[in-house]
Amino acid sequence: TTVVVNGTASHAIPSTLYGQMFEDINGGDGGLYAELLQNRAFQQVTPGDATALYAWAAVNGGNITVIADSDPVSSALPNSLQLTIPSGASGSVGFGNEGYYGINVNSSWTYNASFYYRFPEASDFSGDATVALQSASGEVYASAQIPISGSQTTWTQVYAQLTPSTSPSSTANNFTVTFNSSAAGNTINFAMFSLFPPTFKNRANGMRIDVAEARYIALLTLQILLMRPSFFRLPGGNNLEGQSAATRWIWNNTVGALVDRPGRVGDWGYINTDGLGLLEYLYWCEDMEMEPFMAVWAGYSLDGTSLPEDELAPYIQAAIDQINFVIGDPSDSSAAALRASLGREEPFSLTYVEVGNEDFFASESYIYRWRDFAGNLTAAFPQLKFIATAYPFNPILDPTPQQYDNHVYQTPDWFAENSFYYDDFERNGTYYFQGEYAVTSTNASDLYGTTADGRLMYPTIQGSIGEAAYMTGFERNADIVFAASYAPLLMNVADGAYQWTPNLVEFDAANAYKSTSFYVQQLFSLNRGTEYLPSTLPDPSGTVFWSVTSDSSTLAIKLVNYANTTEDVTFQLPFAVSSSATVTVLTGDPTASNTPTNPNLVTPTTTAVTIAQAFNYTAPAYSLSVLNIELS
Ligand SMILES: O=S(=O)(O)O[C@H]1C[C@H](O)[C@@H](O)[C@@H]1CO
Repeated sequence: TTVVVNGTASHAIPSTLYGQMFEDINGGDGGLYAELLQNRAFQQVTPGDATALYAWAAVNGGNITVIADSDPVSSALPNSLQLTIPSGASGSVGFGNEGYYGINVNSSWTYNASFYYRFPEASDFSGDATVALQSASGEVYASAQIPISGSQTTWTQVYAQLTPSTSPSSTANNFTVTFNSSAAGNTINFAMFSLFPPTFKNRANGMRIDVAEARYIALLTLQILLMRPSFFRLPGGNNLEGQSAATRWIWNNTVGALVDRPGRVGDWGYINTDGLGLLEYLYWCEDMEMEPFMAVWAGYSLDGTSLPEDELAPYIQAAIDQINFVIGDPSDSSAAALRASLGREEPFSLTYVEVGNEDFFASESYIYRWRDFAGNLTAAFPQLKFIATAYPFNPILDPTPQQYDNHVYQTPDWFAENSFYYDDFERNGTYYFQGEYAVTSTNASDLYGTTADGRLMYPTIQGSIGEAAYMTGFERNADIVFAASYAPLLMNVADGAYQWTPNLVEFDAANAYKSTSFYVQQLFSLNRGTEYLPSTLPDPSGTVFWSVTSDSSTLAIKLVNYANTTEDVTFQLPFAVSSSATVTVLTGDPTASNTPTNPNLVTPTTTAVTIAQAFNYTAPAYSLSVLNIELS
């Protein structure tokens, strides 16, 4: 193969080209969001139902149940945990929480614990609650005393800090609240527990540093190789939509004091605390230097119902308020004033707003839903760009969308065979966001089945290199492709903790694991350049693909070999280059995956290469090579 590179750029590489898609699937709660206690506020559960106590268990005979409190801690949190300490009890009696499939006890961290309590009946009890971090077998790693008074018949919030004495290797640990025998016979109501480790940039109610660190390290420590996502799509994906209109994501239920957030039954089979809410997302984007690509609910829910046109007005107003919460002026918008009251006077940065999600499932109603949402939102916010989620121009929409969000989940071969997907798109002023894409299966007739039917549990080299082939098409077509993000982003690998595979970053209570696709995303994102240099076109139905971009000082050649044999490539560059270059290669057995048990099976390697204005390079089988060439 010979690649002749043109010295004149054909188009810019948009700054937003590579970013992240996020929603609470497999691990917003218990993942990126740093709260360590699962079911911390008994949101959306049925009191008295055994499942209402999920993640909680009695300790030493504490009698616990979830009640609909006659005097709830807030209207958003009607349920409380009621503890009765049996008379005659001895030892430490109470209850504990198992966390999100474990709790990482780290002696270098200080944990902030809190809960609300009240005595439903006044009592003369005066003593301590002991909060602790302990192993499943009862070894106490940290404990603190919180004074509790039986005269406290109204809700009060109490706090404690926990600093473990050691860092056990196991994450099978519990957070416990116990009382000694002096409390025997007492009944106490509890609400809104919380246990936070240190958070990313120490933001209150913030992100877990290690998962964030996996990306934070991606951003800071390994700058050379790791990802700088330029945008963050939120809050979904399916998790925006609700299984019904009533359970859709409601922005104003996700802001304000945690005790005022009702949570919701998410779209992935578990209850979302909404502790990771709109304001947390916006601070996260700002801290990570990402633009929020924010979605508004657009009248369609996953049960397949679309609201009729004459019922849309309140939801259009809700979308206007949501956008004003982000960018409005506090002096003329109550939503913006709410933002200011929560400590953020200044607007956030926002350019793109997505109207719905995957509305190709409801194209007919999207005709009027898009017309009314995009029509009114464009009038209210002419400076914003609105993204449509039906298939491009099918159906014809008015106002004409300037942006569409395309999604594709396919096989490795499909991605390698479709790297020219955007080459034939009409250049008519429309821009495209590849908002979701991933290899999900090796079985073209069962893309979403079980692993026995070809579904990937983790990305594989074959899949990741297929994705890389497809991504070369994003850069060749970056005159119309303005953004792209692999989906989904995160996966808690504990049994029962995930709903979708594969994912970009896996994690458990103590670690984050980078998949082979994570490395592909990093390598493209960190070497995206600022302009595209045209070159000999690859054979669309071949197995070798490339993309050449440059910034002021460097030429980046991304070379993808999707074959199981090496590929010799001759490059003819348009100008003299210094002879020193580096090549970073991701390659391995096509079925190889990085897994929690073998997290670094396949990682990129960087070596020096000698090159000239014309040079040969041999691409390994199933490989992505990124050549970084200093322009002399
Ligand atoms: O079942 S799917 O529609 O394939 O779900 C996909 C598409 C949806 O936008 C996202 O939430 C999800 C996984 O990333």
